Amino acid sequence: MTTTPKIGEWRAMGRAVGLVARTGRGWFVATVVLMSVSGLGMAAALLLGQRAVKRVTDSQAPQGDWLLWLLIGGVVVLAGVIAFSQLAATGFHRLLAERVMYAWNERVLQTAALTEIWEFERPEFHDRIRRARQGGGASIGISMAVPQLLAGLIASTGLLTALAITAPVLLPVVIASGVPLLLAGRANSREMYSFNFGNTPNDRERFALEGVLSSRDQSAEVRVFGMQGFLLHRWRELYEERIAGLTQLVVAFTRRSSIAAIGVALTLIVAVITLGWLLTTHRITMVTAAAAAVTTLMLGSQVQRIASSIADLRESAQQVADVELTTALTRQAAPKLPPAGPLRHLRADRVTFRYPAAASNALDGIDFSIEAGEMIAIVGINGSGKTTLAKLLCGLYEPASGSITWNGRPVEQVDLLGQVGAIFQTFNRYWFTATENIAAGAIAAGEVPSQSAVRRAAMDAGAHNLISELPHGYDTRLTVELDGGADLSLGQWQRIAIARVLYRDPSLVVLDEPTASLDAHAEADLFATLEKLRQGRTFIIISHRFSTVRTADRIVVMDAGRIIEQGAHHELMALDGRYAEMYAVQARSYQDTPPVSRDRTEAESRPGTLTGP
Ligand SMILES: Nc1ncnc2c1ncn2[C@@H]1O[C@H](COP(=O)(O)OP(=O)(O)OP(=O)(O)O)[C@@H](O)[C@H]1O
Repeated sequence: MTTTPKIGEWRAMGRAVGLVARTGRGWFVATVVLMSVSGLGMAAALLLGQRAVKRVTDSQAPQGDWLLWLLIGGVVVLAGVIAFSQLAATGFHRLLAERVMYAWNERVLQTAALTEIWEFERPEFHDRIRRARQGGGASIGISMAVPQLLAGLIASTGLLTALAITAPVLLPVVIASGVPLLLAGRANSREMYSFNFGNTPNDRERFALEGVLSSRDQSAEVRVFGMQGFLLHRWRELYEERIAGLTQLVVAFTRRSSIAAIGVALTLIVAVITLGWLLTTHRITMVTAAAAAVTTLMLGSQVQRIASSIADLRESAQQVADVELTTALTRQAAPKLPPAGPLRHLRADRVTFRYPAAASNALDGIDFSIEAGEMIAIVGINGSGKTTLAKLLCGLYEPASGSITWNGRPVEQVDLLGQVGAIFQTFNRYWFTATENIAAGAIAAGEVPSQSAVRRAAMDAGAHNLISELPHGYDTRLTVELDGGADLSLGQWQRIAIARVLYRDPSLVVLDEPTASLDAHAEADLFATLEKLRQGRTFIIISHRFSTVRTADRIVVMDAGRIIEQGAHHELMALDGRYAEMYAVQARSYQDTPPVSRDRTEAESRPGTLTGP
């Protein structure tokens, strides 16, 4: 489990600058140069303009003054350069922003991909990832703020130099005008960040609703239950809540910014009074006073630009820091482990486990062992802990107490990749071709899929015929949301998922409800295949179908996170305990006569019951 420490504002801003500079070095430098050229060009044009006006007023015959024409020419060239650099900077900035967004999203997705699966059980993790993803928008702000800040600083240096030449006494006044803006910007950005931070659960719920409303998979149920209006209403409520919070924030920002603006106005009044005093005491000429006034105004706008860039940067920098720290923690949490090697025996010793959000243990004192080559079935009513146990045996979660060992070594200390093949109830349906869906693990490991092995896995899983009938056979993309693609029924998808496990050829195969969506023929064929594949392989099968379960070497019966019975089918039937009772309930449902009312009442009174075959 990880917690995200906070880092200081200035360090966070440093990281944000580093991110932008690293991401698109060439574009970054070009944008800063162009922005600076435009800022410095303005300062230079001002100085040249002031000199030109002075020569016109001082000269007897200005039309013959070649230096005057040179100065005017310089101003015209500078005007062209300024216009070009502003236009080019806009285009370059667009590319820079896209690159920063790309790098940011890549970082966020890498973080999500490397995070321990345990973190996915915690709302805090989802809040953090949501904020990080929202930060993709902030990355555009950063990519704008950083060059603007640097260009603002460079341009201000030029303008300050110009002012130092024309009216140095105004320098402290102009610099002071930035202070109220900086203070207001700092407070505003802090409040904005904490608003976004606190609003993350609202945002997540809103995005989840957007997903439901726009998803193909969910569109049928939404319509059958007439949920559209209600879901939209809930979405609007959440959005209104956000906007109400934002409105309060903006009112506070406006109040604060007004006070800061009064501060800026006061410093400008001081500047005007100072200029008037310089003029009336003949310390400067009218022309110099005019140039100084324009320089002061331009400097004022540069100072505002710097202050708002710092505020933008500060607001998004904390998100950069959040992501960077999370990434760093994730990397630390994934050391290279030695390969586990093919399974010889798997043991669970007094294992307890509790989900972070749960009030009680999902597993409680599990003692259990499997030898290579065994076929184990796990049964039990809904919520009894079957999937959780399977996930722990696959090394996905660590026990809270007790241990799980693979060939005598704790599972968390060995690399099980390639040794475990599992499909869970919510197996993945990738928008890949049928071949890629089956050979997904091998492709991910950088291997070129073997067509013959893909076909063999598909045949063993009963998927070959259905794939052959697709428009492009094994090369068909398995989604109708892409042109030329095709979709499959749930049972057909389940066969593809089983083929994915078989292609992997692992030493431990975990199938969580593998036949839930299979028809009777497919189920019988699958089990005949599994029998054939047993050589050197260990199977753990979770199922509610007793027709599936009874052929297993050993059946483990779970109830409320505990193993209450285990043995072969005939042993458990002879025991006449929970297994025998559940078996009888299901066997009765196959008969023509409906179950007796006592059983129905019993079944209905339980929180969860075995589903029908
Ligand atoms: N992510 C979770 N957070 C909190 N509690 C959970 C979570 N997942 C499962 N549980 C709880 O843990 C217990 C065991 O769940 P598990 O999914 O292992 O049951 P199961 O026997 O596989 O059920 P089913 O037959 O419905 O698939 C249940 O009480 C369930 O509510």
